[in-house]
Amino acid sequence: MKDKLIVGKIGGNVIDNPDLLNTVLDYFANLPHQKVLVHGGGILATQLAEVLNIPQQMHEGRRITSAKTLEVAQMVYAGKINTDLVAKLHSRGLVVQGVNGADGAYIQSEKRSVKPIDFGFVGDIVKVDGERLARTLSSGIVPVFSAITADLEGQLYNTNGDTQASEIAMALSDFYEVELRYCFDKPGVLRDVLDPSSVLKTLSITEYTELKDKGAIYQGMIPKLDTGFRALNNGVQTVILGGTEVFNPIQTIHTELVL
Ligand SMILES: Nc1ncnc2c1ncn2[C@@H]1O[C@H](COP(=O)(O)OP(=O)(O)O)[C@@H](O)[C@H]1O
Ligand SMILES: CC(=O)N[C@@H](CCC(=O)OP(=O)(O)O)C(=O)O
Repeated sequence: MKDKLIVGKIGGNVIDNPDLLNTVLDYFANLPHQKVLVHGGGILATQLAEVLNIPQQMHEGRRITSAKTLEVAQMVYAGKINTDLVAKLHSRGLVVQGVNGADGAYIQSEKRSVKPIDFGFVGDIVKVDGERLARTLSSGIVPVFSAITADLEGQLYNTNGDTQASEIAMALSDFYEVELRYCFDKPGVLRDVLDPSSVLKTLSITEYTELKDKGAIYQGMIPKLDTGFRALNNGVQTVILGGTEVFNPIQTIHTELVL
């Protein structure tokens, strides 16, 4: 039987809230399984871009990334946020390795095709070296991946954190029983975003499509669900979405994706 592995994803809404972040990292550090953390941090990147007067544009939860915006992404994700998270998890007793761009040769990406929309320096993941990553995990290291990846020519790309978490989870499912857990600022996928008590316990692809068409699921939730269902269809055992509770060993409220 394969060992269980948790691939956790945290984004800007958690990273930007110190209390929420501390709770999440306490739970994550105490999970009694091997684990990988993937992070975004879009809110901070938008704030820095504003200060630097670099206009920002999102499309369905993904950032259109000019050369200048790529520099901002690099500074914020691979610089500030990754080093902060590595230090915070290290202080909680984990042996952590920050992974950015081409580090460790774990991930290879390529420029996203310009059709139907040119996203600029946004990378799509071509390959995750699951075997290499599994070797690192077996030595007790917890990798922490930022949203920056690279191609074989040395070009860096901004890569959506939800996409990255899902591709890593799929690559590791050959070696582990993988649970993919997306942690954000709401207790789960909500039937009504304004009503925190409307968490959907489960969500199928048909229900997702209906809610998206009605406008009840939008923006940053779209990449989470697209990549979550992709993972579930490609070897990942469990995909759950929610607030701090997704890393609480006694999980209560969250949404689980079902086929
Ligand atoms: N049906 C929904 N249920 C919950 N959140 C939703 C829903 N539709 C859209 N959202 C939005 O998705 C956001 C989470 O996605 P995102 O902002 O990308 O999070 P993060 O960057 O922290 O990972 C929520 O804060 C909420 O505004
Ligand atoms: C291409 C793309 O959209 N990249 C994301 C990467 C960061 C991210 O995923 O941040 P959150 O997890 O906080 O949303 C962005 O720049 O916003």
